[in-house]
Amino acid sequence: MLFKVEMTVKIPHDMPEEIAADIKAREKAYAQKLQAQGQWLHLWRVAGSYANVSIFDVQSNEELQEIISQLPLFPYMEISVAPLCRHPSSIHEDDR
Ligand SMILES: O=C(O)C[C@H]1C=CC(=O)O1
Repeated sequence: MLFKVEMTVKIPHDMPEEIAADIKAREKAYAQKLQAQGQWLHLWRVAGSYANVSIFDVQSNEELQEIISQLPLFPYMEISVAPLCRHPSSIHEDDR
């Protein structure tokens, strides 16, 4: 199942830098693990913002909830999720 996920990061300004750096480092490691495993299919920075647009490939809504809620930055992000399906005009035969 494919989902578009948009994440806008809102780390509190008063969070100590060393704590923020640790959270961001753990987030990066987790994001790269999920990419290597195939669940986090695409990760794009929204230019000019501290936000991303991502595509997740998971087996269920529950798996997506489990993945996203375990993101170290989860408490500090505004997140939107939209389900995706094949577009009838797509020229890409391998779209799902
Ligand atoms: O920077 C972000 O977009 C938030 C989050 C997503 C991956 C990561 O390393 O941090």
